[in-house]
Amino acid sequence: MKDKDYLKLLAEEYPTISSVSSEIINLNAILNLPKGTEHFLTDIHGEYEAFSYVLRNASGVLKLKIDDLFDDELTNEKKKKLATLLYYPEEKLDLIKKEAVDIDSWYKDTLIRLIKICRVVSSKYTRSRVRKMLPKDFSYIIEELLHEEEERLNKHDYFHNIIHTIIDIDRADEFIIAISNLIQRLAIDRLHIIGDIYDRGPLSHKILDDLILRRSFTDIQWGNHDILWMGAAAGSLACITNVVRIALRYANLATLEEGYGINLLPLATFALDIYKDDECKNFIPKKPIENYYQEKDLELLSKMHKAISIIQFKIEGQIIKNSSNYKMEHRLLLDKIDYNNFSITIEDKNYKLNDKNFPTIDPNNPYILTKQEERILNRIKECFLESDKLQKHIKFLYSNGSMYLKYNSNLLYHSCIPLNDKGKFRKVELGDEKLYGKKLFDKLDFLARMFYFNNDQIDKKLYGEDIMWYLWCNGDSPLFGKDKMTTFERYFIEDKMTHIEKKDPYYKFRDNENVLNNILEEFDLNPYSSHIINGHVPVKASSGESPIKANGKLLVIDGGFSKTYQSKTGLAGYTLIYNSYGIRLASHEPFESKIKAIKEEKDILSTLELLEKMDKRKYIYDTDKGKELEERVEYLKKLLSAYRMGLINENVQ
Ligand SMILES: O=P(O)(O)OC[C@H]1O[C@](O)(COP(=O)(O)O)[C@@H](O)[C@@H]1O
Ligand SMILES: [Mn+2]
Repeated sequence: MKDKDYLKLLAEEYPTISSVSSEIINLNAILNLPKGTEHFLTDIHGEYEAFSYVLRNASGVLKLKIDDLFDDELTNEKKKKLATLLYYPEEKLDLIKKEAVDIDSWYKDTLIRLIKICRVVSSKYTRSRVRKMLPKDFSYIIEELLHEEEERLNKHDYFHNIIHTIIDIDRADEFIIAISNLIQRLAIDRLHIIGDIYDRGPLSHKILDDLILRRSFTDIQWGNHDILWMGAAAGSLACITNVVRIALRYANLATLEEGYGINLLPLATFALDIYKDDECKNFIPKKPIENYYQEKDLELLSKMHKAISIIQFKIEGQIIKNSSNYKMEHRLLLDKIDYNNFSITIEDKNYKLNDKNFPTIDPNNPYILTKQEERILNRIKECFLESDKLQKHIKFLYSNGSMYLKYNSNLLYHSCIPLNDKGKFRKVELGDEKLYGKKLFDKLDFLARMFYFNNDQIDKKLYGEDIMWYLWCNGDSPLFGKDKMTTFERYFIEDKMTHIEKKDPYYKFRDNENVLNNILEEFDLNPYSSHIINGHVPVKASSGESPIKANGKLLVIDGGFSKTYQSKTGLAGYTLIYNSYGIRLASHEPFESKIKAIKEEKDILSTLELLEKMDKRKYIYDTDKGKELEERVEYLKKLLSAYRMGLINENVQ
């Protein structure tokens, strides 16, 4: 667009000299505010309570603010109580009120303290931005209280009067809840989720609900598990069978059944019938939540688990056969089974199977679904397609998510960039192209979007049957980052050598600064000031592994929100926090329960470590957003002089 055309468009928004001038002043003020605080989380895997706790306490940052503000005034115990109130205002209020002696004076002290915290966390925002975030019921009052220092001459009475009235007219509880939520919101300026919201844990759908509430400041870099659900929501049978299998493997049906209303009854009836006398012992769910399921339930889940796994292997086999470009023929295993003596030959080696009961497999046609299997699968597929809530969540993953993100000079992606064994970019065949690095990511991002929004336009000859399933488990997928997914072997072969999934060479080179510099340059980022941030592979902190690679150039922040991984990591997740002073890493201890957090005021934060200190404090003008604003200011200045010179006329009404 020509400059003049653009100025004319701008003139519609700012029709007068005075409106342009105020916007220039406003933007310049914003540019000179300190950079907002970014929080990075990854691999949440359905652990809603832990995730929610981390957001509520802003990864431990709010506790630090309380310490700074009230160190001289409050004992440790009182500071903890205040912190818990701030994180869980509704629940904690109930408890405090039961034991309070002089509730009015407690209200008064607490209101004043919360206002003080709110002042600190809102100081990085313009008044107008804070105003937009204020809870409707109390917007005027909070604004007054934030900007009227109680100590200031003449204002003392005014300030205390407002506080008294809030208590007097019985609005203190609502006020505490409103201001606590506001503080939580203001403490996080930008939330980055580096993938794997779904699977394993119980409440992925609630995480999505929470993220949607925060949609204006949240972005997501898709993880392999998110892609799997996105594929399932688009109707991919391979993705659907994997999703259902993983849910059964972890005895976790809440997301499917309660979250999305997906009915598994047909699968249950089928499995009970087919595996009536089969214990399905390789399919007993992993670590079921204690006392949640009865013995009989688990027996049923094991049968369903086996039934869906066999269906999955059949469907995957069909895709592999129809998509020679995926080069996954080595994953065709059902036809390598000797159904007479129950052994299998993989890469010239023969292994005994630990299972002899495959009633639904026709040895001559092992990849064909039985009529019943086909019927069940189609019914489950309909449920996926028709679940409004699931579709809403997946659309959000598309609108706020991507394969990777460049943000304030950092490069964020879930797993890896495919490399060869020399540490150079590996060229991946995709359609009729050979792509690597950024172009590979961009193309896969495009194909993932087409799969959901425009599937019939994808050329299946070029891109294979199912690009989402490819992204989930192909050896060239940057989201998976391993040579193969040995699901079949893990269920049916005891020899652990067959379970090995070899990691992409990327993982060997991620400590090598030169290799990382190349990656950053490939994505047009300055290698000297940028970082790469990944999740996907749990950092084994308890065995001494550090999340900091290559002198801090790469940060891997999968600290194991997922309960089943906590024995490996010894932790329960990391958050990376990037504010105007530097980059810090928060390590969280296992989150036991919401009740404990509220009643016993148990804080899961274990450490907050400074990884990098900025040479000088960062301001908005140092950020990507700042660059955009500066450009806008330039145009506004041009518009201002065009008005003054009469090149464009003001529209004064
Ligand atoms: O621990 P489980 O349930 O067997 O899952 C193991 C499977 O999950 C994967 O690790 C993928 O999931 P992640 O992205 O969470 O690592 C596969 O590589 C592996 O086959
Ligand atoms: Mn992952």
